[in-house]
Amino acid sequence: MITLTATSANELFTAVCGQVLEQGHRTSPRGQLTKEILGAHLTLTNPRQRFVAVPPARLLNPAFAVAEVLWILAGSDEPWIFDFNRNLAQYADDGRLRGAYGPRIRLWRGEIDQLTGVRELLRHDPDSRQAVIQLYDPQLDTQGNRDVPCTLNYRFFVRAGQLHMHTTMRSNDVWLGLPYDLFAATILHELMAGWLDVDLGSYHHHVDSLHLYAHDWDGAAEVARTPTAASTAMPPLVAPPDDLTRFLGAVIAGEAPMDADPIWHAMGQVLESYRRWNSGDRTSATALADSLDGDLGVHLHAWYEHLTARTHVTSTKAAIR
Ligand SMILES: O=c1ccn([C@H]2C[C@H](O)[C@@H](COP(=O)(O)O)O2)c(=O)[nH]1
Repeated sequence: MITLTATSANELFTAVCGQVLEQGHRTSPRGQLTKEILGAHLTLTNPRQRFVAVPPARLLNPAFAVAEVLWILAGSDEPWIFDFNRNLAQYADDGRLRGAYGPRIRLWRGEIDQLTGVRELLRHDPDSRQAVIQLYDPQLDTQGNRDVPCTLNYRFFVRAGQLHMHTTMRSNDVWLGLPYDLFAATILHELMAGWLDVDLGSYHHHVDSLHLYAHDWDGAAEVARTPTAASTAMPPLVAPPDDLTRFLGAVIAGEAPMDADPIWHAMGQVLESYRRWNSGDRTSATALADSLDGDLGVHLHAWYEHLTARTHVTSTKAAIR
């Protein structure tokens, strides 16, 4: 059991790396060795300080972080997400991720938009204890699909004018999963706070199996040794209109107007930049990243440098062979 509280995602991630390495027990689900802590309560007191970057040990792809949360909130399970993270395709059955969170959130059993449900419930009874978004569905998730949701559900509480959010995950990979899961959940948290017009409270991340795979132990040790800089806070997210689906469609297409919604606009531009990068237009991808206000552009630039260095190392190794 561990309990950790930090202001920012960077500090939380660094502390978690150290604790799981030190205290984790060896276990090998599917034959893959991990160190695991059973039972973790991680608290982020400023959910806007959501982006993990511990150079050079661990860099995140901000385009994937942004794409994933927009994909989830838009209710999508469409394969365009693979353009932002090719590794995800291995978890797909028939080209689709069966555990995709979006359709479960926005159209549970083809009927219920849980996001709208929570918003309306808390608008009518802010003290409610019933504001739950459920993800794990035994009817779908015991069929032997490759992708079974790791997040069981999200809960929301308005107390003393602040919205607090709790997430429970049955399983969380510290290295690959946790940083992106924190990013996505805290955007959902802030979006709901904006809709309810209350302040952003604490974000609580409860995990049953919090683990590190053996191939990430060295990286995690390097993170744990690196002096931790707090993640900077993203600027406040403008509350989107109630008609979220249409709005997010415009953001994803890069058509959200800058003057109305600078942060959502920037998120659309991050996706656009990464599409240019993938299509080979690296100069214009980098120029667009550099033109963005705020840290997302800085992180995207760092990611492009990381990709370039990785390509260089790979091609040098190939030439030596
Ligand atoms: O949002 C997610 C989705 C998956 N995983 C990780 C946790 C596990 O390492 C692996 C899923 O394997 P099982 O828990 O289903 O065995 O993916 C996460 O960390 N976060």
